[in-house]
Amino acid sequence: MNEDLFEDFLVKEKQRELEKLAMEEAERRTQTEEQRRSKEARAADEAVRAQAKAEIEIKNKKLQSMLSLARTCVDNLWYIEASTDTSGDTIRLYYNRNSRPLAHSTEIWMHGGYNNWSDGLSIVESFVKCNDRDGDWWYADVIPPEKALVLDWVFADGPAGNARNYDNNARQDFHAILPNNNVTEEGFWVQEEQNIYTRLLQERREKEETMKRKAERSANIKAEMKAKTMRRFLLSQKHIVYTEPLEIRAGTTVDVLYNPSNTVLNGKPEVWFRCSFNLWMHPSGALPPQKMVKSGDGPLLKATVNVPPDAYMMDFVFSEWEEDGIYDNRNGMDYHIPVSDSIETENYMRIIHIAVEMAPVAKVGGLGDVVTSLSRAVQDLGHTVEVILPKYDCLNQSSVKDLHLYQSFSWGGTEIKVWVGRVEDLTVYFLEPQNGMFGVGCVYGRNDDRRFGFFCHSALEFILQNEFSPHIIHCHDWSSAPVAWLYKEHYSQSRMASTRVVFTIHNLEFGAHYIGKAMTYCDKATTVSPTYSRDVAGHGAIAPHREKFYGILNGIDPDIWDPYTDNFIPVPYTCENVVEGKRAAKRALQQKFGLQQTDVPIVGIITRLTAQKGIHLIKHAIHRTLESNGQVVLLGSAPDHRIQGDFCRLADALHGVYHGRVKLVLTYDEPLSHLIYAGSDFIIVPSIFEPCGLTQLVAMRYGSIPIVRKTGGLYDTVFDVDNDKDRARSLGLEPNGFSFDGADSNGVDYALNRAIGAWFDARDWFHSLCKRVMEQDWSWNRPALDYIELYHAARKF
Ligand SMILES: Nc1ncnc2c1ncn2[C@@H]1O[C@H](COP(=O)(O)OP(=O)(O)O[C@H]2O[C@H](CO)[C@@H](O)[C@H](O)[C@H]2O)[C@@H](O)[C@H]1O
Repeated sequence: MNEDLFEDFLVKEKQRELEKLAMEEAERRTQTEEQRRSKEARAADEAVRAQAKAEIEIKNKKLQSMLSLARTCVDNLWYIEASTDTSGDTIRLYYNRNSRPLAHSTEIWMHGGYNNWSDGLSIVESFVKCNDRDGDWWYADVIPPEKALVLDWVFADGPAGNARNYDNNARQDFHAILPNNNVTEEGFWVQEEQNIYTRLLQERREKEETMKRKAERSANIKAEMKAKTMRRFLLSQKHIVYTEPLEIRAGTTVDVLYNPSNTVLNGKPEVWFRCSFNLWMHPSGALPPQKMVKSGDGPLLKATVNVPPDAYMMDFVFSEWEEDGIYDNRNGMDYHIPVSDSIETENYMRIIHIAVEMAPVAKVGGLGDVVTSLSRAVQDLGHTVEVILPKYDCLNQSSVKDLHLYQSFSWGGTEIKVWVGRVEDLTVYFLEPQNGMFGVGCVYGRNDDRRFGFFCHSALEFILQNEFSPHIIHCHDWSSAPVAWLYKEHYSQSRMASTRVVFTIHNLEFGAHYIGKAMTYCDKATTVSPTYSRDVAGHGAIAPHREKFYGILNGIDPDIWDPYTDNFIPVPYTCENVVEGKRAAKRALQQKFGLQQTDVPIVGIITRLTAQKGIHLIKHAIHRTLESNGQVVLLGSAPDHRIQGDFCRLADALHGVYHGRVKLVLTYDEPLSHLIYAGSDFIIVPSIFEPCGLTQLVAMRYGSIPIVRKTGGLYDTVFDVDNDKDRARSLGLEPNGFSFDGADSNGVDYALNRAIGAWFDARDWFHSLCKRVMEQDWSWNRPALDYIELYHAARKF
């Protein structure tokens, strides 16, 4: 075996080993999942039994008190004897109506039930006069149900629904202990409990069935959306490159059509096409460069490619000459188009996020959402994704499944306990240094540089000691920025030498020094929208590293934010019943906060109250909405106690002046945020700067219309209905909201007045807009593929 072949052999061996590990891990996970499910089923069964017992206890108590009132007869008023006319269980009930309220009625009827009316009115009989006795005696034959211990009844002058006068024993009703009943009291209760258990079990099954159907429907909607998004993406590149047919299948031939006039190759006499498959890793290597030929009269050039049956991705770049020259390689990322029906699956990667926030266990803001949702999206594409997080004492442990001690190691002068659990279906390792560093009651705010520096280093040490050898370590913002340089300084020559570090900037406002340092050491860096990446490209921390810096839009998790399966809103809805669903949510929101239930728009605001979010514009928007007859619900909390105090005073003043029309809730409340997203007509986000912004995306998922300031990711995701039609269409979208420039009240007024005006004057159009925004895909469907490409690109170094 020559050296190259041996190298190749080693790489393949390693790959096989990793795949084996992945399979073992998957197997282990399936088993754990099975165990979890059967444990859950057992627990649910026990809960149903306990509920049945509790119901029986209540019933028993009531019946016991009834039994103490029940008699076998009352002298000269009523008595029971076994029926002589009929066989078996029939009894005959006698009634002397003399001096009773029905003394003068023409008919006598019994309206009865049993066991303290447990089945309601279930026995109705008409009485016959006894002609052979003193007094005014009447009788009827009654067949009490088998499980009856007590017979309950009143007398009336007609059948049920047709009686006017009653003898109800002075409102006590009549209660008879039944003679010769063939059930013992104990047997009766055992049977009753079993009946209740069966009913509850049935109810639970039906509920599960409904949930399953809902989940299936939701999955179908998501799959359709995903396919639509992919098509839209392919079409959106059409002005540069597209294929015929548009969707590529393995084992077929496609034409690649390229328009150099929109790229760096504009005006070049020749264009060469270089192609391979499976992220340039296909066993047959890259195809020989192919000179593109003219297609039609326009600027389009064409190359024809045979796609092998084991291709799952087609990769290509364009160049000026056969060898070298200028390249159009999509800014270093190359062009990639997924191929369907391949007999091969994509190479799996292992990715570990090291982060200090993660929704919903330790979420402070959007970073926490992204760590969870990006990880889930990449995991859904078949990769292994894990997260390492500090084990804060303030961790929301109810959202962690199967939390247990994983191991313990000594490092940095202390023992570090490592816990493992599942959060939103992701494996998460929680590091708990025994020096109490993360037992201070908060995520941020206590000597954070030192704590998080220590955390980053110990996370790397944990990965090394366990030989996890991830392909990618992904770190976030200043708080886990140290991972980038600690890795390069201490671990790049270790057993994890092949790992690459990807760093994401969620907000350059904090810790720019750390961010700059991480930019130097990481292999690839991203920020959370293309526009923000351009906004900050000149910043000192970023400018020197622009060649490895990309803007990839955030997505939201369509399962976590789903009005069709959301437990915090009253009526589940999709884009098909958006009007009805939102109406119910709006009513619930108004009820919750004592807002008037009038036909007016609600503007919602959900935000951290910091300068970034445009505090003066938020205040102005509240006033402007109220002046325009709208209602406002704000959910926000300020890390700065002066701002918090300021808003508390504002809340007091507004709740007084605009009573029943405005509510400011100045806390962090995740469940409430769901109801506000669903119940509002508009969500306003007037940020001064916004790297991406998630609230406008969640708003759209719930059919609420975003009103935003045109900055960063807000600009990339919200397209003004009046001003951005072309910009939206160039991306294959329809306009979806209202936006404004400038950072003063005029800007807010410009957008808000149009929005509220449309709500009052063009309701049908407004409703169609709600439906339209719900149909747009702001999930990770597209951005997750960009991250995977980026991970692969990082590994190419
Ligand atoms: N009082 C409250 N109660 C309940 N929930 C609340 C809340 N206040 C805010 N939230 C929730 O927190 C999240 C905030 O998302 P943003 O995108 O506004 O993030 P943030 O500015 O924190 O993060 C940074 O990181 C994210 C992620 O990259 C970027 O999108 C963003 O531009 C950048 O500033 C949303 O899920 C929102 O619903």
